[in-house]
Amino acid sequence: MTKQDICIGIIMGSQSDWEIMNNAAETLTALEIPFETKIVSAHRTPDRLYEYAKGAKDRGIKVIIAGAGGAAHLPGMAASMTSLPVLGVPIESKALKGMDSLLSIVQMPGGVPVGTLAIGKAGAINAALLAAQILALENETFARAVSIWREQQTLSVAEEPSS
Ligand SMILES: Nc1c(C(=O)O)ncn1[C@@H]1O[C@H](COP(=O)(O)O)[C@@H](O)[C@H]1O
Repeated sequence: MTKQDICIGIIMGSQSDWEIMNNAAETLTALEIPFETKIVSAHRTPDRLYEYAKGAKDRGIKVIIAGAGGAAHLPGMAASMTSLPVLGVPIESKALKGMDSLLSIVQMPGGVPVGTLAIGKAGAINAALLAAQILALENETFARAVSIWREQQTLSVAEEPSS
């Protein structure tokens, strides 16, 4: 994968988010859509976030997936500094089970949207699929990959429960 090929940026507030955000990475790998992963925190590495969000579009990134937990300001702050679509994944927190993360990400003020997914693993997978679907609007290879993924999902669902 060359640097120019990378079109999705997966960022997360901490190494501890990787266990969940890895599901977004695995989904994009399955779809053969090039991506990059970075630890970027609005709180702990504000300069890194500024550089990342300001430079992402020029580097060819088309969608940013941002996972964060607790006071999850990362997706919103990233969205405030770029016109790229930002998809937020609330990471389940210990104290409040991710409700804090969800509300921090979903309750953006009007004018700075963040597309907010479900808490945890399903949210990370869906963020990757949604990012793929956005790219698929203008990329037939990705459109085919998404369509095959859906077909395989359908085929994997048994008609009857096994005992
Ligand atoms: N929400 C944020 C931000 C941010 O929004 O900038 N930076 C780190 N964090 C979150 O803090 C949680 C605990 O992090 P640690 O496990 O490193 O203590 C993580 O879920 C991370 O996303």
